[in-house]
Amino acid sequence: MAVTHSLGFPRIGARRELKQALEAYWSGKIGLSDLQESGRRLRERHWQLQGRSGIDLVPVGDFAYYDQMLNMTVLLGAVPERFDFGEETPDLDRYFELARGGKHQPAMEMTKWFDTNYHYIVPEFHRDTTFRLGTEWLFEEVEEAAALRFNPKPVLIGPLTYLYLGKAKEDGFERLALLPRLIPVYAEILRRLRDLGVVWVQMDEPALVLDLPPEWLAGYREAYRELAAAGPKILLATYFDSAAEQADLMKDLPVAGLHIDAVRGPVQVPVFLDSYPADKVLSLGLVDGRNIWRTDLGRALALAETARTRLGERLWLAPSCSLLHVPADLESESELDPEIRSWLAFAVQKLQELATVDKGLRLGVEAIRSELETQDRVLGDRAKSARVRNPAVTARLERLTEADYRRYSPFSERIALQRERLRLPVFPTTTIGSFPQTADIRKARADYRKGELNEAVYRETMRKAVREAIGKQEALGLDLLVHGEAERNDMVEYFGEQLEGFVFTRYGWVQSYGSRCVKPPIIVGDVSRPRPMTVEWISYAQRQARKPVKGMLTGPVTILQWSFVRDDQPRSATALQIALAIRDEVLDLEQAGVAAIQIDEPAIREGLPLKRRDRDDYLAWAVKAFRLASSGVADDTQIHTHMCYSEFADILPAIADLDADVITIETSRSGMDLLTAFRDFQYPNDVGPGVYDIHSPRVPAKEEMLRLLEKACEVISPERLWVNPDCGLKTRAWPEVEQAMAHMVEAARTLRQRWTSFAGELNRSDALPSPGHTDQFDQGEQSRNGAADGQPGECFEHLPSDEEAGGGPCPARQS
Ligand SMILES: CN1c2c(nc(N)[nH]c2=O)NC[C@@H]1CNc1ccc(C(=O)N[C@@H](CCC(=O)N[C@@H](CCC(=O)N[C@@H](CCC(=O)O)C(=O)O)C(=O)O)C(=O)O)cc1
Ligand SMILES: N[C@@H](CCS)C(=O)O
Ligand SMILES: [Zn+2]
Repeated sequence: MAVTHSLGFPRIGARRELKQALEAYWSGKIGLSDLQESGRRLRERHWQLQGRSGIDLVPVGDFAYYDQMLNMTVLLGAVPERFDFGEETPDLDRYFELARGGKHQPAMEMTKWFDTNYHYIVPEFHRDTTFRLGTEWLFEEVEEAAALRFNPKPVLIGPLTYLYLGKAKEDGFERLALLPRLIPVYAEILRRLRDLGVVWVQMDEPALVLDLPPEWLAGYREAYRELAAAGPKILLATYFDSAAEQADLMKDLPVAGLHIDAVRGPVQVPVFLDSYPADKVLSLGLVDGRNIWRTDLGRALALAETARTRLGERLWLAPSCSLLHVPADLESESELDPEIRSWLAFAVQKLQELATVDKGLRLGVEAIRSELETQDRVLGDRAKSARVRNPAVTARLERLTEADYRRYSPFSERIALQRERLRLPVFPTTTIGSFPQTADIRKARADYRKGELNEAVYRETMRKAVREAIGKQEALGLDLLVHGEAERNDMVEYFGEQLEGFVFTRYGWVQSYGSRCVKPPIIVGDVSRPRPMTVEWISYAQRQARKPVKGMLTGPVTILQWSFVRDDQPRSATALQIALAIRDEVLDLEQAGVAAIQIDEPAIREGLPLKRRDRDDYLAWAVKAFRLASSGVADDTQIHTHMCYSEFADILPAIADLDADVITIETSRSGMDLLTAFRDFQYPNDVGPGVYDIHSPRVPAKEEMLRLLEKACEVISPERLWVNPDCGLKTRAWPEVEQAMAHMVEAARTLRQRWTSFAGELNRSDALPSPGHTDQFDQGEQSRNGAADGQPGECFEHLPSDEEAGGGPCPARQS
């Protein structure tokens, strides 16, 4: 009999109970003990669900009030000193301060967990960082599970992955140097777990699927030699890709077992099975923890049988990775079309599938005959379903030519025409798209969905939100406006609901970060756009505004990445189909007179394959998809893109290849670090580095934003610099947003004044806007049109031109 286990379960709750509890606690509506009771109940329910699905070993430590990496940071006593907590182990309030920022300190950085849409809190390391046993939470949860008579398997992020995913906060030091200080604390944790009677500990080391440098690989030997001696048996888990390159190393480590992902890395299975050490179990991740399609049980059973002939009782069965990345339970989806529902499996169903494979292994294939027959019928139906193929989409893709992927003229020509049309001041201010999703807006959407609000009232509520957003932006003095995205539940789901080829769920929530969740739509068939999706809202917003309003779309790669994607054709093919649909929308927006259109691609980096060898291919089709979506417009239509939540330095050439006229990009949390890469790469087009960390309720002062902009000016030519927040403002409240935007506009104005007086000192009136123009849009303060026409004059002779590398000195500070 194979041991079945789960690497982790969705912690947010099938009805997002943890989200409700967290937000109630943060807003003072419930107390700490209520929050802790919600956490306890969720853990118990999740262990029960897993146990009832037939799982032998349940994970403990996969629960977190915010993030599992942050849990490791507080468990390892590695709280950044800047929070000034002293020697005290952080309580939950302090834990939240690390995640969300405090009165005096910005939050710790957050970034994508490998190629998923989950965000972890990035550990901060200094040369003198020390570690010590911190919070007791893990040990308490182990006792909790044991008291409920579950067989607990604590889950820890392993030391190498923990260090690798952290960030060195000072130059000239390598975080691997901290390993000798880290290992003893891990050993102490393991000893504590042993003392609690724990037999197996899962050490997640997904960093092993990356292209790790040799010194990091050597670190595994050093760490696990010591940890193996500390007590419980270690199951070292890799996932998200193949670890075949490290098979020899992993087999050689003194751990009691390995877990590998047989879904994302099927090629590694024979590599691991070959000469597999007799003293280790091998856990095969047979059920896809990253997607929602039913498992091909026949195939999974065949693979398990092959493995069992080699391993016997040493074969374990599991999902490919933690089930954090899929929704909890398909049972809730009573509104989903039954045909499509029959194709799917969420977390609970996936564990049941695993139990079925285990039963087939134990009792023989006949014992699961009826499950296999149902399975074959469902897979056959799906392959033949009319919902899957649309010949018109295929035909349209076949007709595309090279010209469909290219703008008409180069950026230097386009930008001059766009500046002429938009008449924005130098250092133009803009926002990323969304404004606060107020309780009223959310309630109207919920009531409309439930049929309790008629369409006319619903639309008027949304129009009112648009009018208010425009009014506030004009009052604040922002330059390029947005409609605020009030009508959108989510930047991907909203489009998924309107595109053919997609279906969406009612409760298919997946945690994105902290209390925030997303409901990824499911791509079941060929994608097309039956009708315009956003034109009416943007046109309405433009009619309310004296300044230009940006069209706001989500790009094809992000829609792909943040949806559950069909597994019956390459991702690249689906991306191009989505791109065509977005292109249709872009052209309709242009036709409606929209002068600037933003196509968000925050997920382009996240989609980058984990192995370097796969990256060029991905980037080639991802760039192609964006260009297909964006290239049909005239030269004077300005295409913006926006990126956030990831480290973009390593894909800058591809970002430049997108050929967007303007990119707004998250940079404030990392203090503008990213911009050095923009300078070194000589990024050619306009850039808006974020100056406001929108993840924190903290409102940065004008001076703070100004300092960031000054830093940006050192690396980006001022005439190519935009001023904007890091990302959309939907998660914030209006009072914070208005204050922060006021500070941002003031910061931009200060820069403009310096710029003006700088130009004035040099007596160059042509740096100022030509008076009395009668453009479609009101002209804001000092127009970019004179000074920033791509022909740098002597007035800013020490400022680099668009053609020169990087940026230049900021207009000098005035004392
Ligand atoms: C930019 N980000 C996004 C990512 N992925 C996406 N798919 N979308 C993104 O925007 N990845 C990277 C980042 C992650 N950032 C965020 C930021 C914010 C959220 C967020 O706020 N999520 C919401 C849920 C959004 C949503 O779908 N809302 C719907 C449904 C609301 C709802 O719960 N309705 C209740 C009733 C509510 C009521 O008031 O009565 C119900 O239906 O029962 C909507 O607004 O219509 C969240 O709350 O977590 C996510 C990722
Ligand atoms: N336009 C979106 C981008 C988020 S990445 C927003 O503003 O929320
Ligand atoms: Zn963003």
